Amino acid sequence: MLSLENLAAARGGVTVLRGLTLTVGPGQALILRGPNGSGKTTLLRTLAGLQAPAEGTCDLPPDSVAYAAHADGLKATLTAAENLEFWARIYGGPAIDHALAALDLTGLSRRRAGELSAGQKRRLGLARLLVTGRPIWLLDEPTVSLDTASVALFTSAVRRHLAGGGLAVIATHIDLGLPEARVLDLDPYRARVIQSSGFDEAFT
Ligand SMILES: Nc1ncnc2c1ncn2[C@@H]1O[C@H](COP(=O)(O)OP(=O)(O)OP(=O)(O)O)[C@@H](O)[C@H]1O
Repeated sequence: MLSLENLAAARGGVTVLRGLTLTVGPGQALILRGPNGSGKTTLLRTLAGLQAPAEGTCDLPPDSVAYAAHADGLKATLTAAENLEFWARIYGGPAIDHALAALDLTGLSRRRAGELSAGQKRRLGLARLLVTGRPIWLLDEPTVSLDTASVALFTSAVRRHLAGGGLAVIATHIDLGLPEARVLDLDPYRARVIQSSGFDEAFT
């Protein structure tokens, strides 16, 4: 169970979101929506424990989170299989074969991560989630670089995770084909209006 009570989250010392109260239970997915700069990444970083809430509380079971940020977190000189084995050992998670198969990477398992295409790298970064054994997935724009078939593979993996009692919070701008997910528009929770000037935004 993930539970937020009157949560405010800040970035660069500026409060971005305020007043978030919600729970996400086992088997549920929450999709975060909002325009660029609305605070989706800031919220996910707070849920992941990378930064403290500016106000309120954020309760998650200890050692329950697998966080997939914008970067894939791959070791370029290791093969796809070696990358997953590395993460499986770190997390003490399950064997990697099912993760490779789930993201259609079995045929690429011996290729170095640095020699994969952008979409293949992204699939490998997502396969990492499956070897963590962690019940709470926090995913920031997970489908960037994925083609339609790969998005469907990813959605299936999320669905199996939910069916197994996991939960997921996913920031995305696209339709994942996951109609059972709850959608949270962050716009009403924005703590201040970001001016549209590129200069201001870049240095906020
Ligand atoms: N490292 C940083 N230091 C200071 N401010 C930041 C930093 N990163 C982002 N911000 C600012 O925090 C606000 C929220 O950004 P955030 O990345 O959470 O938005 P987002 O909804 O994830 O956007 P996007 O859809 O573009 O990924 C923005 O105004 C942004 O400019």
